This record gives sequence, C-alpha cells and structure tokens, in this order.
Amino acid sequence: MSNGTSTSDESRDLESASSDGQDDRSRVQTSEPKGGPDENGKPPSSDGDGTQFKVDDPLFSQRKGIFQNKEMVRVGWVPDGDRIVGRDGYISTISSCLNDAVYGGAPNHISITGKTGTGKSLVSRYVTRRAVNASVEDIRIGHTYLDCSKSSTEVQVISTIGQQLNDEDIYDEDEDIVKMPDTGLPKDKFYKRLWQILDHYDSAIIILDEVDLLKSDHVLMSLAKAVESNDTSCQIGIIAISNQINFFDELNPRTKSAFQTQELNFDPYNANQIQEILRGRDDAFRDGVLTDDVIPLAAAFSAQEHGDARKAMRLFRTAGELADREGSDVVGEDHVRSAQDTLEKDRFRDFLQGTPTQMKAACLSISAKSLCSRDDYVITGELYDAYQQITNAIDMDTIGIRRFRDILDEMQLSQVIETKEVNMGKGGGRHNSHRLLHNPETILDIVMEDTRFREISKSSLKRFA
Ligand SMILES: Nc1ncnc2c1ncn2[C@@H]1O[C@H](COP(=O)(O)OP(=O)(O)OP(=O)(O)O)[C@@H](O)[C@H]1O
Repeated sequence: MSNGTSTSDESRDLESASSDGQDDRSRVQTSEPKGGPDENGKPPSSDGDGTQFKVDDPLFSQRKGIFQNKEMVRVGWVPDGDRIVGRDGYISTISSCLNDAVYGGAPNHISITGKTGTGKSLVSRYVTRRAVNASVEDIRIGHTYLDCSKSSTEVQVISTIGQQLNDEDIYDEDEDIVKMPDTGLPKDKFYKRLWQILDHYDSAIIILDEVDLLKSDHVLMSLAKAVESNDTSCQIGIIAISNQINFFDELNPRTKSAFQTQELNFDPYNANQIQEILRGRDDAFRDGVLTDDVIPLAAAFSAQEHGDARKAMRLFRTAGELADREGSDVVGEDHVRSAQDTLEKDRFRDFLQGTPTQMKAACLSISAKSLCSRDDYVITGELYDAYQQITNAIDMDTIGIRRFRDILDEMQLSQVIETKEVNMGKGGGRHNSHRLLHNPETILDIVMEDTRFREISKSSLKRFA
C-alpha cells in the first residue's frame, strides 16, 4: 500500500501529529551527539544554537515508540484510494461531477449529507486531489477546503477561500499584488479581491465542510452565480457537506435555485467495514505492536455509534498514545478501553463546557438514577425529583419543571440521553421516559470537576436517586 498525503488545512481535528509523520519521540532518538564528552564521559549534543543537552536526558525515553507513522491515524490524513473502504460508488459519482474541471470546464455542485464519520470529508478531498492531479496541460484548477465551524460569516468564508487560493503573486488591473486580509474591508471589496484571485484559475473546487454552520447561505448563492454574473471567468464547483439531512431543503429559495446540486447521502459503516478501515492504517504502528483484540474492539465501540469511522480512528490513535505514554511495547485491549473512556470524557467535557449549571445538575440527576436503579428508563417526574434534591443539597436555584423539560430536550438533541414515550397503564397516562446514553461514572467525573458540585460525593449520590 502506498502512503497518502496530509493536508495542512485540516481544521476540525485538534490532534497534534507532527507534519512530517514522525512522532516527537522518534525525533529525539535521531539527534546526533556532537561536541566533547560530559561529566559522565557521555558525548553531549547541541540543538544548533550552542545549547548543550545530554542524549540520556531522563525527561525523554530512548526506547522506540509504538508508532511508525502517526500521521496516518490523524483524522485529517487523506490516504490513497487503496486504503479507502466501501466508497467506490460515491467516489465515482463525485468524480463524474468534477470531471469537466479537468479540462477547465464547469464542475457540477455537489451536496453531501450523512452521519458523522461516514467519510464525507475524506472522499471529497480525495477526489478533489485526483481531479487536480488529472488536469490537462495548462489548465489550472484551484482547490480549497474550508471548515465552516471555524469560518462561519460571509466575510470569513470569502477571505479564507481567497487566502488559500492566493498562493502566488496575483496582480490586479493596476499591477498591484492582490492581498486578501482577514478583516477591515467592506464586503464588496472582499468579493472583488476573491474574483480577481479566482480569475487566475480556469476552474476551482471549493469544499465547504459543516456548511450548515454558515451564518448566512448568501455566500453559497454568490459563489454559485459568479460566472453567470460575470464576476469571474473561473468555473466554480462547490462540494457542500453537512451532517444535517434536511439542510439543503431548508436553504433560502433564491440560493436553492442558484445552487443546483448532485445530492449524495453517505451510509454509515458496519463493524466489518470499520475493521477494514483500521486494518488499512495498521502500518501507522510499528510491526508487531498491535495485539489481535485492538482492531475488533475499536471497531465494535465505533459500530455502537452508528459506524463512525472518525471515532474508530481516534480510538485507534489514542490507544496507541496511551500505550506509548505508559512505556508499553504493545497496544492491547485495555488501551482501547482506556481510550474509549478518555474520548468519552473529552466529548462530555466539550458538551458541558459553557452550559448552565442547571444542565450539570440535570446530568447529575440522571447519572444518579442510572447508577442506582436497575431500570434503564426514568420518567421526567422522577428525574425532576432527583434534580430538586441535588440543587437543594448544594443550595442552588431550582428551575421549574417546564425549563427542566427544555434541558432534557437539549440533552436528547446532543445525544446525552434517549427519550421515548411510555404508557403507564390505566389512569397512569403517557410520560416521557429517558435513558442515559453514556457511562454514568464518566459523567459524574466530569460534572464533579465543577467546584460547585464537589460537596456531593459519589457515594452520597444514592440518596438522590
Ligand atoms: N471509507 C473509508 N476508508 C478509510 N478511511 C476512512 C473511510 N471513511 C472515513 N475514514 C476515516 O475516518 C475518519 C473520519 O472520516 P471523515 O472525516 O471523512 O468523516 P465525515 O463523514 O466527514 O465526518 P464528520 O461529519 O464528522 O465531519 C478519517 O480519519 C477518515 O480518513
């Protein structure tokens, strides 16, 4: 199998792999000792500016790490086609939509929906890269990838696309170099500069990931109509990606009429496909370090969440990092379980960050219930009782049942809980009943990080349930 390339513009992935694909430990190992011996007779090294350091510095391990090429298990790494599993049909449809760009013609716009971790970004970036490489002589294809969760206003989108495409000196009609700042210009000037930059290309493929997070869809219309409006001669093809299945139906009608797309919906993976995806990256690890259980277990955890390859890749990488950190020579089942726990905590911490204290108290109440009761589902009234006891115990304001229901709705939307309606039988009526989708211990650990909840110990929770 051949290695793919990484793209520098990966923005959603916060993991810190080094850009050359080597982890930091292997770089320490390759430092060549220079200069005279130290007080123990060992040769000292220099970091190039004359600072001396010892090769056997106890801060750093001299052992070989778990990874051979950690970059390959970074979520944003774009592999070659032989490592892409089960996406041939989508690859073929997207490539036919982009085909005209290869000759400098107009690519078709594409809208892609699908659950998280179904390969939408990967396949879009992979096919775009193939199209750019396949362009016929003298045809220039510009390509950009933009994460709209980071660039969500119209100006941010325009300036980011302009900056990414402005990779060499482009001159305007007055022979001045076109510069694309982040801010400080009226909107029409941003657009003018973008059109000048785009004129430099025959066609451009613009990937807008998380497009539902755009503050306004006007920018989609402007880009889609740019040639028709004589703003630029560059033929633009937009690949717009969203997790929200209805996003494209809900566009403003004017945008929808300008932005006609080939629609694709990516299916989730099954556990076997996830295993295959991970096996396609096992050479990220050194030979023989992965025990047999690692890939099936990581795939099973990810398959529980609709077959999310993003989660699988994170588990795979984090398990390796944990093994590396504890100085283990192998990655085992325990590392995958700990990775699952770490990632779940991170995810829950992200969710709770910035939410009101009331949300934390509500989370605590359902965690207490699910720790102490054999019944998976708890009706709203019982949860509210537990919540009230908790807020009273720590002398916190208590919200009314209506607002509490809103909080439960929010928890359901964020997939912290699952809610169903239950019929309590004759005279009992119908009630909403809720089930925690996470490990209650994990949630307790995170909620307890907030000092206001510290006085409630884990052991005392039972009395609230
Ligand atoms: N078919 C596949 N073959 C190999 N690797 C894959 C495949 N699908 C996804 N991956 C890997 O899984 C991870 C997540 O994929 P990707 O980011 O493309 O998903 P996504 O659908 O765009 O997710 P999100 O909606 O969360 O952005 C990446 O590391 C990607 O390389």
